[in-house]
Amino acid sequence: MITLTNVSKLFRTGKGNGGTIKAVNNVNVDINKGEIFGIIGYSGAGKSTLIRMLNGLEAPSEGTVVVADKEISKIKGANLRKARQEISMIFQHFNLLWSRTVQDNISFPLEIAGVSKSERMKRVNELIKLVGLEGREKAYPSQLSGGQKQRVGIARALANDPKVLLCDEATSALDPQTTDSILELLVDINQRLGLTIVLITHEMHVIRKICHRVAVMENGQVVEQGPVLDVFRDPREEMTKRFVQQVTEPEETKETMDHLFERYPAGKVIQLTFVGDHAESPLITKLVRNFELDVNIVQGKISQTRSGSYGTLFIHLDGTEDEMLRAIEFVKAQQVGVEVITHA
Ligand SMILES: Nc1ncnc2c1ncn2[C@@H]1O[C@H](COP(=O)(O)OP(=O)(O)OP(=O)(O)O)[C@@H](O)[C@H]1O
Repeated sequence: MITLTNVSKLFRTGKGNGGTIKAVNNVNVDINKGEIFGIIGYSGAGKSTLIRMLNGLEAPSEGTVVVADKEISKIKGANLRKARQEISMIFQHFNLLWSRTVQDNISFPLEIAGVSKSERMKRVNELIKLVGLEGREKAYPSQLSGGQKQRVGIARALANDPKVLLCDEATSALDPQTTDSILELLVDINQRLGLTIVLITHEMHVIRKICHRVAVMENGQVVEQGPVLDVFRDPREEMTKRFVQQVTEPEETKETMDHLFERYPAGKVIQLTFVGDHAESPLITKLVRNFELDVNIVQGKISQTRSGSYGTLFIHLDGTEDEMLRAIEFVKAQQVGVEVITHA
């Protein structure tokens, strides 16, 4: 549905580096029809620039951008406007028209597309139901909660039956509970309408909860990409590891580890990672039964992704060096990830 080939974007800054900055640097990404694809990165990584190239708001300096069989990076004028009807967008701060009611906000893109009044009313009612805003048709944006405003944004974005929905930090202004309800709505829309969704975010929680695949951006480049569960199981880049830790490790892990190294200077602290069925295997029982070791459970967490569960468990082992190494080999053979944590 979407193919980015060798896409780069340079901006003129008038300062250093020959007066340019490479906001996006040689990105190659393929997004399938019906997929929810997440792009994660910290501020300045190039996410906004990348997503703006998907709907032609920004033209690439190099490379090609193809969305729904159209080369967005080449078409202009009326053809670009037509192509944009198939690529909708929702925003962090909703971008609603404050002087229009909910129903008039949703109706706005239909008016621009020249749809008749009776057709508009019919479509608006369907969309109001789809996003769960029945009863709020006549309210103004200022009378709505953040979650309701985003529902209006979503309904408006869906008005012209787009093939692709772009989400620019769509939940970043919302509290955790409202974030989850909007993410559930996006999954529902994706499943019901078969809509392809591309979202940019700095929160791994969003990726974990709804995305099929993820690309990690750093300094304009995609440094890693793959199915969400694979990236959780085996993050390769430092940047990816930091994002994965956002959801897999309790915040106080480092503090706990420091305390542990002080309290038990002997032995090893080990991080185990379990994916899918292995999350349920009685591994600790086997370790205690089969090895001459003391095993302490330090802390653990299981997270759900769209394609299965993912768990991390920190344990402390104490015994002879040989026995600990044997135990580590045993754990590896059970298809459980093992990392020996060293004192920083
Ligand atoms: N129009 C512009 N002119 C000059 N530089 C720009 C322009 N737009 C973006 N940049 C620069 O390009 C880099 C990438 O910015 P971009 O907004 O794409 O990153 P981001 O990952 O979306 O970050 P954020 O979440 O903070 O928006 C930054 O260094 C930014 O300053």
